[in-house]
Amino acid sequence: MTHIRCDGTAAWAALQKHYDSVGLGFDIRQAFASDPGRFAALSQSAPHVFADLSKNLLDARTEQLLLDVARETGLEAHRDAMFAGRHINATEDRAVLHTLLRRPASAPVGGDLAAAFGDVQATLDAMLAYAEKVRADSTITDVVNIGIGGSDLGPQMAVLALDQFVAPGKRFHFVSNVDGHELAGILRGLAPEHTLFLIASKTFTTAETMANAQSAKRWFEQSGGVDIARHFAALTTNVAAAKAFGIDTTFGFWDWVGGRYSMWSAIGLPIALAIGADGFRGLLAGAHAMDEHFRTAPLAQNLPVRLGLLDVWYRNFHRFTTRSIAPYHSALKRLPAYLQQLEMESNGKQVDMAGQLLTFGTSPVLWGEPGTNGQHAYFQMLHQGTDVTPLEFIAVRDAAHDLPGHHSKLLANALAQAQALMLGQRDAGGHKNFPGNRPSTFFVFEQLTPESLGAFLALYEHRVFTSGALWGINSFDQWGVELGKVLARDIEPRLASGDVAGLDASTAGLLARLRPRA
Ligand SMILES: O=P(O)(O)OC[C@H]1O[C@](O)(CO)[C@@H](O)[C@@H]1O
Repeated sequence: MTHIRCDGTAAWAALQKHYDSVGLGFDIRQAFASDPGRFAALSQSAPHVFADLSKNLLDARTEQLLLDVARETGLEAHRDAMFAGRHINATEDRAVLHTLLRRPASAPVGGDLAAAFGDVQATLDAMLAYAEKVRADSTITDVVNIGIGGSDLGPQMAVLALDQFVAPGKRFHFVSNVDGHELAGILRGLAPEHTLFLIASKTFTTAETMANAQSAKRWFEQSGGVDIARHFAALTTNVAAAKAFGIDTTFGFWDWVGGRYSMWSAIGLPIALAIGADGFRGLLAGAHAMDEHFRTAPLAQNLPVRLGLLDVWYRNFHRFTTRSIAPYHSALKRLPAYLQQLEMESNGKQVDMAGQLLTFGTSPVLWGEPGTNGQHAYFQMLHQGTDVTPLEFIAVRDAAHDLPGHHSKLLANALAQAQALMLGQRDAGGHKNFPGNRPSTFFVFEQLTPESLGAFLALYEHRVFTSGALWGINSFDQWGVELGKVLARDIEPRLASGDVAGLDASTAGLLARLRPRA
């Protein structure tokens, strides 16, 4: 497959010229003053979400040139290759087919993907039937998901986000850290006969998850638990390893589902247990609607593409190094952490598909907290600091509670912050001066539902795909997590033995301080 990197296109050079002449000094306030159609031109609806891009350092010409870059790099062909199941994750020789997990049974696929789609549907049906059975079992009061990274962040984020749809009677716990304080704290409040453990691991080899799973099993047996088959289930591609661990109930998935793209697979079982089979199908349906938008909408009206192009504009021309997420909904508390893995593990790369070192920046640092909390913590820097951080507001029109007055205060704050960042306050002088012209994107959902959450997450996935495709990187591997794992395996026995031979002086000195005292 021929893939041209963004910096090898003719449009890239034109974009640099445009940045030097227009982009660098662009003023959003002037752009609104001179163009009454700006809001309409730079905002759009996509399935379940409305996005306003008009408060960005962006105009029609910039978008045009970015679209030219996208076309020259072959973005559409790359996207189509993903949907068709080509092995676009070349360094692992794998297809990238999380979109197939969201495809409804009513839209079967033929050809090469028919068998995989059949497996997806069969596993989904089995997993949802199991979820309904456990939901109906009132003796199970606590569900503990043991997994890390993609086997934790998506389910944890979604169970919290969809709290208003969670049936009473079950508590959900998420254990990810190898730090025993986390598991021990949760086990303290549990009884084995009322607990279901889900061991979630694509590979079933991840050190943290295996350590937590072993400790959970030991606790279960030592606290009088019987019937592991009923109280443990595994969510994994490695069914043999789950069996060897002693787990019979396994819901599988496939190597073409990346960890950070796996909440749509069996890894989503905690979500199905929390919101039920219909809710889980709603989540998939929302994501599928966004997949179809990404697959079929013309690039100029394709929301994930427009966002991904904006990300390239900001990272490579304005050279912004971070982007902040501000969900104005407390149930979206874990969304920034989820998006961190999605974007930074996907696009935090320094070489292109051919292994050549890049000469431009890739993934920004993603970070954030729910509004209005962030306003009272770090928004000072966003308004008056020396660096510009593009901000993303996420607001939900309808509240799911009936406490009077709260929701309008919340929404007013979101609108006011976006306005203040853009308008600034330039005549106040000194410490009270706000430079303004600080960019933000504003997303609106009508309600926070499984459908709208699914659509929004798929929007982000495809946005990350878009910037990654322009940069010419493989957004679907994660070699950067391996070295630390190898070194930890070498260091762990040294903590017991005290052997520091061959270690650098700093690591040796720290190890000596951290060794358990006799
Ligand atoms: O599901 P697994 O195989 O336990 O992996 C967990 C996580 O670890 C990583 O491989 C990173 O170490 C992630 O990509 C993945 O989501």
